[in-house]
Amino acid sequence: NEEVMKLQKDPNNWAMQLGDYSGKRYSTLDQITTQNVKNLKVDWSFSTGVLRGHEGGPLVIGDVMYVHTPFPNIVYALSIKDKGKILWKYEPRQDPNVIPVMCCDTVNRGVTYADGKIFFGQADNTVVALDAKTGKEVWKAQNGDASKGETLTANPIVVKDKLLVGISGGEFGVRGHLTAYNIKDGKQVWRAYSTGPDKDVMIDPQKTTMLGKPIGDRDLGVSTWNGDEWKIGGGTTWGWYTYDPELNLVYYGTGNPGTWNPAQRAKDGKREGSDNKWSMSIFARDADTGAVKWVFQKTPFDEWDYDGVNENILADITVKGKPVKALVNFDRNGFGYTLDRVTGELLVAEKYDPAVNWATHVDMKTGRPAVVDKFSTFANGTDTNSEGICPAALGSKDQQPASFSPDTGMFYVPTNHICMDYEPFEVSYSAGQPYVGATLSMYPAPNSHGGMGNFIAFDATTGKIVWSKPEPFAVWSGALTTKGGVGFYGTLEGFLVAVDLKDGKELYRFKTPSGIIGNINTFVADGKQHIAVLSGIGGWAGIGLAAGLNDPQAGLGAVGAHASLGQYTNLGGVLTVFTLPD
Ligand SMILES: O=C(O)c1cc(C(=O)O)c2c(n1)C(=O)C(=O)c1cc(C(=O)O)[nH]c1-2
Repeated sequence: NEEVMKLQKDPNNWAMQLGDYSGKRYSTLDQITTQNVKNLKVDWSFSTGVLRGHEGGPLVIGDVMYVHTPFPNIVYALSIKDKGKILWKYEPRQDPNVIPVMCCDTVNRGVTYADGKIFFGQADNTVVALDAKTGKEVWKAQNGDASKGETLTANPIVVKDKLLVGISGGEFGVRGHLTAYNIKDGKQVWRAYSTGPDKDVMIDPQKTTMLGKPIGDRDLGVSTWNGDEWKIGGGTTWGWYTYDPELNLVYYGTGNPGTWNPAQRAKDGKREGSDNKWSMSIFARDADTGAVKWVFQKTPFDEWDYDGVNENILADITVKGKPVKALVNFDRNGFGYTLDRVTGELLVAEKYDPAVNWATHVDMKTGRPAVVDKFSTFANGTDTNSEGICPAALGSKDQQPASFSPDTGMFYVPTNHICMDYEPFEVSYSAGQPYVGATLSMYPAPNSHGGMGNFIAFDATTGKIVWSKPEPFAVWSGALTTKGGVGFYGTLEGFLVAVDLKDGKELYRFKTPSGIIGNINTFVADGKQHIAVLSGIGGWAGIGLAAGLNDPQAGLGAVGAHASLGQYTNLGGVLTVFTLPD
């Protein structure tokens, strides 16, 4: 989209949730430096009036800031020069019955701006376009059905004249898809499924490639499943979307394959032939037609709930002496993947979390992880209990987006450091009911720093961790890097933290009113660089506090891991804006 490209080139704005189409979350602003960041002060703050997990962050377009909330998905337009004066407020009316079918808190990853409109997805699957000036509805579209467990938490992306958005509900047997709507009137243009026959997935087995070669075999989205499981096969698309305007390709990942009990997805009781395609995969699609250019499955036949939806950062880097248009993905499964984003060929796949034990390595020829039997939950051709699996289902990283600094050439990744015990069990499908089929317990990774998070610098050209900064809890907030050499992230206790991108040395720490699972961003107001972040504990990591759960195995097993978080923070919903003193 021409206007979006123009807006994202101007660092005074923060025009997209991930900063720009490439998903780098990098800003060329350099007023805030490693020398002066210690002087940061709160300029103003704003209460959103909602008390659950606040993901994503505010957009800044000129002198207006657009702020969203979790369910009920209120959107505010705030005047920046008036330090948050409300220009308009939009509050949708939604049936609260959607809340129990949201797997991982009532989160929303943010609004999208293009062509004078604000777009977002409501929890109840309504996609809305508002007039950015007035907050009046322009159109609405229905993207799914909450009575079947379908919900919407993702941040849509506008490419040219289309709004692209996915769907949530992998824990309810929802069949994932990516859908394109016309931004003028909300009419559906195409819908591409994650599972099923090639025509539904928009694969041409002669043309679509995998690891650089045509797929060849037909309808793998059906034949790699046990019977009809693909129809309730997950592969939901609730993560982030990035776009390369030169290649006209949009990139995103798909989530877990239906039930967490692998035995029900295995054909003839075997792992071989049961890849459950195309769950856990990165798709590169033509942005106009939806046709798949290439696809890469990271975790075939998932046995651990390692949803493959994390952001795909598009960066031009040099791998083994060769400049490549790369796509870098820090997967839930603990491996950092570097691919050629033109062809989908795999260049590097290395662990970015030292705790990872479920696989020894990724076979560079086949792209398949070498699974360690002891940590399989399907070891004997049947559902098998397994203990001490690292990472936990929360992943080495979950939805919290990483950042790439072209100045240092490094990726800065907010990570988790948590392991789990996994007990799969037989579950039957009933529309709108959980289709989980496993009980999980989670705890800090043993034999390490004792905490559950790390903020790391990672070299995606070699697959090596360059430095690592331990944190007591999972780092569930999106990172920001800046030309000033400063990196930012938030913590579950509620700290905004600034570090030196060179060595990870901490330069600043400020406690905001609630835990941070939002993403840090930066913009210019009144000629001065500002930093903004949403606080509001929740998300899967903070589900215990957000939903008031105490049983360690509640919240799909996540409550136990962060049981002591309540000693450090409390529910909230606050935007905090920082700048340097005059
Ligand atoms: O399978 C799905 O459809 C689905 C949806 C979501 C979501 O929409 O938030 C999450 C997950 N899965 C998931 O596996 C997960 O770890 C997760 C974490 C979070 C979060 O916001 O903290 N959401 C989700």
